[in-house]
Amino acid sequence: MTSHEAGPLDPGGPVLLVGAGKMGGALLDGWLARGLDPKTAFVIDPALPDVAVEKLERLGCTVGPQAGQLSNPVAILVAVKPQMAKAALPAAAAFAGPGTVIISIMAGTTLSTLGRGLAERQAIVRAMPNTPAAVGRGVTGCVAGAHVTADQRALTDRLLTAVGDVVWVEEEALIDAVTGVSGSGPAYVFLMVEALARAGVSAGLPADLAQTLARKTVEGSGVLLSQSAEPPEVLRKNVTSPNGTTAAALDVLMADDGLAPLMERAVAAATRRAKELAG
Ligand SMILES: NC(=O)C1=CN([C@@H]2O[C@H](COP(=O)(O)OP(=O)(O)OC[C@H]3O[C@@H](n4cnc5c(N)ncnc54)[C@H](O)[C@@H]3O)[C@@H](O)[C@H]2O)C=CC1
Ligand SMILES: O=C(O)[C@@H]1CCC=N1
Repeated sequence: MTSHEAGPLDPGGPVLLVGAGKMGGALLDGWLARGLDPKTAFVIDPALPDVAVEKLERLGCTVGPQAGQLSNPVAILVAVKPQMAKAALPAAAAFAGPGTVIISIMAGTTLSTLGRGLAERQAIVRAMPNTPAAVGRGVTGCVAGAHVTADQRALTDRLLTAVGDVVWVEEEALIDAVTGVSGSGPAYVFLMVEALARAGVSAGLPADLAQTLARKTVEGSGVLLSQSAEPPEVLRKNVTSPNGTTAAALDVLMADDGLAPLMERAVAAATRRAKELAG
């Protein structure tokens, strides 16, 4: 796993983002926060609200570049919905040069599908980040296509470690499982906060207090997990007094029909859906 380097982010040339929604926008924010020169940041997103366009332009980024304004970007990051890939890839192809690495974060969309809309020997990386990238705490799984050079792999690493940690896999099919675990994973955690709060209300707490307790518990546990050298199993056992309250709850959560089989089914469903999105 690689984590970010010290010093401002310098990809060594212009970078084009195609699709600046939730995930693309989080990556761009992360790059700018890590010191990317806004003059080297270009964005294509026909549906970006005026206020977002104005904000980016005020910072010095170029939104909707014309043909003469951008040539040979070092990287193009494609962050549109998989269903929009056909509509968005021609713009990426039009701006890509022989030295450009195309980084796609579209769930399910395979290297082979991506390759169909691009030059024959175009370097392509398939990546799967997650929304904690918005606060610099994302984790991204990547696989490199056949034409990616070592320098392009290092550049991809630099762009993605700007918003968190990066892991590389050698087998493309594993990216679907990465999607099921960490790409979609933040939603599972947020759902747990919602469910914990609701359970608190059922146990008699006022709704806003239950919400605060559930939220702070997950926030604090995340920070503890990130700062502790202990595995989650030990951190769990640290909470669990013999025959105490946690043990009573864990008897439910760790039963044969508890959290583990539920999570297994959830991750399998997400992984399966990623494969379906491949078309
Ligand atoms: N939201 C998440 O947690 C994650 C999303 N992804 C992937 O990121 C991609 C984007 O997802 P979100 O950011 O959630 O969606 P989103 O809907 O927030 O963003 C997509 C953006 O693409 C723009 N767009 C649509 N057509 C376009 C075109 N032809 N050219 C340029 N831009 C165009 C839209 O205006 C929108 O701003 C998806 O493929 C998804 O699989 C990957 C990891 C995590
Ligand atoms: O739900 C989705 O399809 C995307 C991919 C991972 C997170 N969001």
